[in-house]
Amino acid sequence: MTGTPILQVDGLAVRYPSRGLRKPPNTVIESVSFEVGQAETVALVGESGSGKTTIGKAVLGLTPVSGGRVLLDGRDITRHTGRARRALSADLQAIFQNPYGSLNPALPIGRTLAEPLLAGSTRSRGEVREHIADLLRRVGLPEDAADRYPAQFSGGQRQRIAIARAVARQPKLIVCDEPTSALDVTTQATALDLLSELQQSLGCAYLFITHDLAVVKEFAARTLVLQHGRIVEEGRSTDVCDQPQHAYTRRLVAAAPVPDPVLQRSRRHERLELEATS
Ligand SMILES: Nc1ncnc2c1ncn2[C@@H]1O[C@H](COP(=O)(O)OP(=O)(O)OP(=O)(O)O)[C@@H](O)[C@H]1O
Repeated sequence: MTGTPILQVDGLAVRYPSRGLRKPPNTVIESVSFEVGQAETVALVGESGSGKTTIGKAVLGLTPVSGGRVLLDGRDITRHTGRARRALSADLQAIFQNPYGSLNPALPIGRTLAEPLLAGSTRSRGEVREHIADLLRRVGLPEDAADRYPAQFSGGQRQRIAIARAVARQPKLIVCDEPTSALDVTTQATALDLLSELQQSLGCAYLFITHDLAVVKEFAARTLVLQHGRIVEEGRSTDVCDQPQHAYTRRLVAAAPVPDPVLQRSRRHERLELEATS
């Protein structure tokens, strides 16, 4: 990794209140430290309940942090709330699993995409319209998609819209929480290709939360393995997936489904093969 990491998580701890008055808070994340480099993809994997989403939420300021620090591009954003948090939206974005839930059903797509572009900007409406047309082109949707509503799109198309919204202001980091889990395998491969292409053209980094080790190997340079809120293994994704060191990772790898041929044939995979042979 060269230069200042775009994300530094240092000794992060998150505790949720327990049910019952006398019970101490439930520690869900304990002493988690890691970095994500500029334009790097780092995957966060672990069993259900291991704390992946909680880490993503802590980075995004969606859950209070009990200890440790979160630095974005060298700036301590751990306690940023309200206006200070909103001001980060140009640099820090998110893509979630359910694209339908994350898009306002009452707004045409053009309005949804205009919101981040108009926030704190001096752009004219015409410039914003042109930018939206460009975004829709980039994610492979027709220009007239701007006038349609979320319900008029398929799940894969809706995730493209969510991706377009996330990249609208060219953020430096996008937290992707299971962004392709709700999609069928062909649509999943296309969405991953799109994320890879956007990373190459825009230079954004991804913190990629997933339970799917097949995706990790295809998509992320490095992988962090989370067990009960602690990182138990980290390394290059190929090493973690092919030669897991920790017994927990070995269990995860053994339980992973055989990689789907559609995913493996994705354009990203072909590109990686080309890079490896050139
Ligand atoms: N708001 C909350 N209040 C109390 N406990 C919570 C809250 N959110 C999550 N938890 C608990 O924190 C733990 C970690 O949850 P988290 O959603 O981060 O796990 P995960 O690894 O993302 O799981 P999954 O893969 O199923 O989404 C779980 O035990 C969960 O029950």
